[in-house]
Amino acid sequence: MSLAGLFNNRWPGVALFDLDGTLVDSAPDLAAAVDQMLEHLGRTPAGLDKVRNWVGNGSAVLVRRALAGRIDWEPAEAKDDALFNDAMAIFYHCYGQHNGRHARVFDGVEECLEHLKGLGCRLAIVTNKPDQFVAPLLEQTGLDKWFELAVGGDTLPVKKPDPAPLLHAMEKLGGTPGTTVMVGDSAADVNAALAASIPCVAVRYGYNFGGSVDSLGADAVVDSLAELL
Ligand SMILES: O=C(O)COP(=O)(O)O
Ligand SMILES: [Mg+2]
Repeated sequence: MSLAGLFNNRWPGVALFDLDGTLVDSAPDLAAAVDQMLEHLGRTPAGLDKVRNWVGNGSAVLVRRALAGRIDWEPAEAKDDALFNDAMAIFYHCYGQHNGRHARVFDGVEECLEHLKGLGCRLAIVTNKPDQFVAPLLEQTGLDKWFELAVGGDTLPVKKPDPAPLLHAMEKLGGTPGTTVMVGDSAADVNAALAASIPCVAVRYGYNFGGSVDSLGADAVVDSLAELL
């Protein structure tokens, strides 16, 4: 499906983009920070392949997964608040140093953003990444020039898969569900879009817990954002 189809040919529209795993391959920097945090706590580093699959539900969940050593940490394991608080503080400190260092923009992203801008679209980021890391990463990768708004993981009291961050960005940019599209890489993105009644494109190359995005219920699934042009 083309973007024009998703927008019902009603231009200009609003396009909302997830950040990690959709626009930017940030997993190497996140993994470096997670591993430094684990080593600091006397734990074994997790490595890039594991950490990549733990990204997408915000930093607190990433740190919980890292402390548990697996994706499906049990709420019962979330009792040790002192350890968790230490781990969060160390992770924030380390990620602040690594953020943007090895991150690279995925192929097809710049072409897609340029095309949408040319059509008069208004563009926003809607990410679960903590607010303080969003602007530095956008600047570092040169993506900041395309976006007039960024909603981060703590802009609102709730994160994706709650629909509120998408609706907030959509309303700020004057969109309606019929003239807005969400583009993301994970179940959190697709479920937020479904709950907001906003059409959704999912990318296959991102961080969807190692699973397939084809069965999440997105309106279109692509291997590159260039496919949408
Ligand atoms: O920090 C995260 O969990 C990643 O955020 P995003 O995939 O929503 O951009
Ligand atoms: Mg993502």
